[in-house]
Amino acid sequence: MIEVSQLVFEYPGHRALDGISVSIPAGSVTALVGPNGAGKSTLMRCIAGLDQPLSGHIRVKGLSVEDQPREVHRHLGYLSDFYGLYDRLTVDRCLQYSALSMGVAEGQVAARVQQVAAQLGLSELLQRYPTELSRGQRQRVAIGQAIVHQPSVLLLDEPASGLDPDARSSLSQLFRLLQAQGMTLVVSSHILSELDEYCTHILSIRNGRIESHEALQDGGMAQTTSATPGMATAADSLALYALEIVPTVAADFEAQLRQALQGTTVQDFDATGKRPIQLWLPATNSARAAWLTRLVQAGIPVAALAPMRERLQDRYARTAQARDTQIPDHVNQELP
Ligand SMILES: Nc1ncnc2c1ncn2[C@@H]1O[C@H](COP(=O)(O)OP(=O)(O)OP(=O)(O)O)[C@@H](O)[C@H]1O
Repeated sequence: MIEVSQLVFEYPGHRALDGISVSIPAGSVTALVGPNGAGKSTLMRCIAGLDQPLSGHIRVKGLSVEDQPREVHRHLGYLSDFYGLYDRLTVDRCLQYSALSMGVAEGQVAARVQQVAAQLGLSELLQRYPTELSRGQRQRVAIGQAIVHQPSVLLLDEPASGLDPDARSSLSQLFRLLQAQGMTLVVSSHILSELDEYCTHILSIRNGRIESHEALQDGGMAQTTSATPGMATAADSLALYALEIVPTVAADFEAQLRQALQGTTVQDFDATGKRPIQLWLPATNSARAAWLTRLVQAGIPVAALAPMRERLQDRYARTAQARDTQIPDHVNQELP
C-alpha cells in the first residue's frame, strides 16, 4: 500500500532521513516509533507529499507521490502533530470544507460530515466553533478532517497527545474500526502502551534510518520474534508464552524449575505459581510440544501454556538492547 524506496531527506545542514526503504502492507496498522528527532514526522510529511525528498521514491496505492500528489491526496488522510483548525468556521463547516477540498462530491458532503461526526462523537458539537472546544474535542475535529473523504491510508502524528484516558480509549476503538473497514494506518506515538492495543506492525526508526520493521502476529494478539531481532530464520523463530504452574511448596522446587527451564529465554520468572512465567518458546508446534514433554517429564506441574503478546514497550527495549550489545563494524575493523 505504501512503498518507500531509498528515501533521503535533508533540512539545511541536516540529513533527517538517510536511505529509508520500507513496504507498508494494505490493511495494516503500523506503529511508527523512535526517539525524539528520529525522523518520524519528516517521514510522514514525505509520504503525505508535503516535503520534497532529496532523492528516493514513494508510492501510495501504486501512485507516485512525487508525480501525482493530488491523486495521492484523495487516497490519503494526514493529521500533523501541530494541526490547525479554522477558528472562524463551525465544526460543521470545518468538516465540510475538508470534504470539498479533498474531492468529495457536493451532494455527498452533508452525509459524510454526519457520518464522521457520529463516529467521532462530534454530532452535538457541529454548530460550535473550535475556540469553544476542549483540546480533546479539537483533536477529534482534526481527525474528522483527516478521514472525512474516506481515505484508504491514514497518517497520524501523535494523535493522542493531550487526550484523557477515556478519549484515548475511544480513539483506539476508532482506529480498530477504521482498520476493520479496510483502512491502512500509520500512527506515531511515544506512548507505546497506547499503540499496543491496535497495531499490527512496528516500524522503528533512529537517526533517519530504519532500525526494525516487524509484524505482530494475529493482528498483535500473539507475536513471533527471534531471540536476536532481525537475525532469525523461520526455523528458529520464537514466540512469547505464559506458562502457569501449580503452586508447589517443596523446598527445592525453585532449583528444580530453574534447572528444567535452562536453555530457554525467560522474560519473567516466578516459582511461586502466583503469576505466569513468561518465556520464549519455539514458534513451531512440534518443537514446542517436544519442549513441553521434557518439562513435564522433569516433574514440573504444568497447569497451562498460552501464547501471549509481548508489550511494545518490552519489544522496543529488547530491540534497543540488541542494538547496544552489537559490536559496530568499525570496532571489528580495528581489531588486530
Ligand atoms: N525545520 C527543520 N529544520 C532543520 N532541522 C529540522 C527541522 N525539522 C526537523 N529537523 C530535524 O530533523 C530531525 C528529524 O525531525 P523529526 O521532527 O522528523 O523527528 P521526530 O522523530 O518526529 O521527533 P519527535 O519525536 O521529537 O517529534 C531532527 O534531528 C530535527 O532536529
